[in-house]
Amino acid sequence: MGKLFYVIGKSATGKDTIFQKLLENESLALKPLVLYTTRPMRAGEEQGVQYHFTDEAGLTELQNAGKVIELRAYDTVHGVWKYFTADTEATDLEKYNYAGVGVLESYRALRNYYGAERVIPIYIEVEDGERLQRALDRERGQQEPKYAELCRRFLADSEDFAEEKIAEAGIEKRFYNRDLKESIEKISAYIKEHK
Ligand SMILES: Nc1ncnc2c1ncn2[C@@H]1O[C@H](COP(=O)(O)OP(=O)(O)OP(=O)(O)O)[C@@H](O)[C@H]1O
Repeated sequence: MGKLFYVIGKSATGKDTIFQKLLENESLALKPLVLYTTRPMRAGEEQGVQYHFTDEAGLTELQNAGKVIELRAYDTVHGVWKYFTADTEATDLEKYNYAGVGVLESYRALRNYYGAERVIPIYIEVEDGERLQRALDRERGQQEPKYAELCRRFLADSEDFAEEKIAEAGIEKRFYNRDLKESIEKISAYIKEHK
């Protein structure tokens, strides 16, 4: 029986960086949990790599089959784009171990669907001041920095990851992402123990 190691945490805690490093670590043999999206494929993207690209009809079909585990909809300037996790043959938890990345809500949905023994949360933390600095540094490096969005997310994090919500979700173990290399080592050891 495989497990899903699901990396969660507030914005700019290093989730994506950690997720990529875990996938690169061959000794962990983790497959990526690839989300589905209804947004159009961008240049350079590949079907099934960044996302499983689908459309509203594809989503409806999966919903009718009871295969959509969690879904988030974003009202963008191009219309509503949906991102969701679905239980399809692309994810074979019977055979393989997976790594995924997401938010507290999506973790709860996955845990309710697959069961707590199969979905292991990897909760990442960084002190708020340091986290804001990292978010700012990352944004400054973008062609069109979106500082207002950065602030909105930073403030929303306090609510989305309120201590009572973390406790409610049953998250006990936390990883503090100070030194990246050290964090990866600790998380990798934890995954090996829980595989
Ligand atoms: N231990 C670390 N020390 C310093 N910088 C780090 C560390 N870990 C990650 N970073 C940097 O912090 C920034 C945020 O990391 P990353 O994008 O992986 O976070 P995230 O949690 O996926 O963010 P978001 O949810 O906002 O997309 C990146 O620029 C990354 O290079």
